[in-house]
Amino acid sequence: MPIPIFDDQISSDVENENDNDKGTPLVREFPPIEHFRIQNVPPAAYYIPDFITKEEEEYLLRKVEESPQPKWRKVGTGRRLQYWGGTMSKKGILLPEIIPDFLTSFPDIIERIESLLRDGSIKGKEKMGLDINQVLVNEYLPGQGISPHEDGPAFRPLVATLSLGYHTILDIHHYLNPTKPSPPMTSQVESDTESGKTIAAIPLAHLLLMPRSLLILKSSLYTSHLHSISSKEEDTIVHRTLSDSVSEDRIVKANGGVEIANMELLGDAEVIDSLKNTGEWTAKRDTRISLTFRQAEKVLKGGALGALSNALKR
Ligand SMILES: O=C(O)CCC(=O)C(=O)O
Ligand SMILES: [Fe+2]
Repeated sequence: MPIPIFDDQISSDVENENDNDKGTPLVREFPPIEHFRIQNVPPAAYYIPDFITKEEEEYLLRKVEESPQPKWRKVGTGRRLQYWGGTMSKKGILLPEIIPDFLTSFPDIIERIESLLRDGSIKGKEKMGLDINQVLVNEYLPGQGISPHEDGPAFRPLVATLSLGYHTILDIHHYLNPTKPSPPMTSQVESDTESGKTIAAIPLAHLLLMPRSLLILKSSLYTSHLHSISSKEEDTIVHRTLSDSVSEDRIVKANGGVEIANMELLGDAEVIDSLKNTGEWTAKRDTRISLTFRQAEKVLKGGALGALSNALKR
């Protein structure tokens, strides 16, 4: 059911955000996080379809677009990004800033992510809690991507990415370990990273990220793997076993198509039907905005207070 609170009048009236006349936000119940675990990838990744509603998606897209121009930065390849919650010093310390209300209270995306993780913590086991203090916004136009990288040790190895606007495919890569035999799929060498480690030529897994979904990467998938998005204008996915009526020949012809690891969790009727009927699904990319929620481990002391007093002075 749509949340009846995101009309123009309300969203432009930022000062009154805590007033009751906005209606009561819908409390969404999610099954325990284990339900969303992606199988057959290193531990651990979780894919939650429809984590937000269409109305929330439109509202967030508008807020990102309306951000003051200086908030946008451009990286070498032309991709634009924004940081909310502060930027990192050269020494990997967060110089904190206040995170805007459209991510904290209206809608309460941060609390929703934190509570999903909190509720998923298994007693006596590794803590799943996250205290989100930075949100990275990436904008991808068709044909733009991000090359294989690690997000690095400055953050807790538990990050959540919300996709808005259009789909993309995130590739997971692993390093070739010279002391261990490579899996059969890693016979070619792609590139050497700054650390001198070599990345396997073929991604370990492909994850289809649909708009409004949340992807959580954790533990070794964060700390010892890389991720990337290829610079494409169109994606094709294939599935070999979903429908017996589609011949192997036909599927092989779906040029450049990839099999995705989060197929079982997609929950998208259009994609599943297409895979069942034709063995493939192809879609053009359009502008995708991603919001990556994470926790910098080190935060400049007194920084948040400073940021608050600055905000009050404005
Ligand atoms: O857009 C995404 O889904 C991933 C973004 C990312 O990996 C990054 O900015 O470090
Ligand atoms: Fe990343």
